Amino acid sequence: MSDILSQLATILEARKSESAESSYVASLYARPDKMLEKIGEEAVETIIAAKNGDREQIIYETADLWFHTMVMLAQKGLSPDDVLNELARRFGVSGHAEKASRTKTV
Ligand SMILES: N=c1c2ncn([C@@H]3O[C@H](COP(=O)(O)OP(=O)(O)OP(=O)(O)O)[C@@H](O)[C@H]3O)c2ncn1[C@@H]1O[C@H](COP(=O)(O)O)[C@@H](O)[C@H]1O
Repeated sequence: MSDILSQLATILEARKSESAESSYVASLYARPDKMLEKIGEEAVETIIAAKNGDREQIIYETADLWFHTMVMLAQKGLSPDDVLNELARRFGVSGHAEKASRTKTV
């Protein structure tokens, strides 16, 4: 898994024992419907950014979208590796996603 995703996943796990008042992530764990709404909201903002063709805005909104989907995965007891392994499986490679990317690099 990328170092950034791995480090963020560790922080998201740690936020499970924080209070909603002290942490944005903990506040989303405390309000699961709000957490899911944020994914929808960020997806729409990503689509609008892509429609507008603004490179910086696309990157910014996609980061928001990835972040909120990672919060949801953590809340469901899943990790980014679970998703990366699914993507790797679609390459026809079992095991870790990084193995798939090496295999595909020609
Ligand atoms: N990567 C992020 C991150 N990306 C986006 N956001 C927050 O996601 C929200 C994005 O929603 P919007 O753009 O709609 O902003 P908003 O209007 O404030 O949101 P709403 O009022 O609609 O809820 C903002 O509040 C951002 O601050 C993030 N908040 C936290 N992180 C990471 O999560 C870690 C833990 O955060 P805390 O739980 O706050 O300690 C941090 O160290 C960061 O690394």
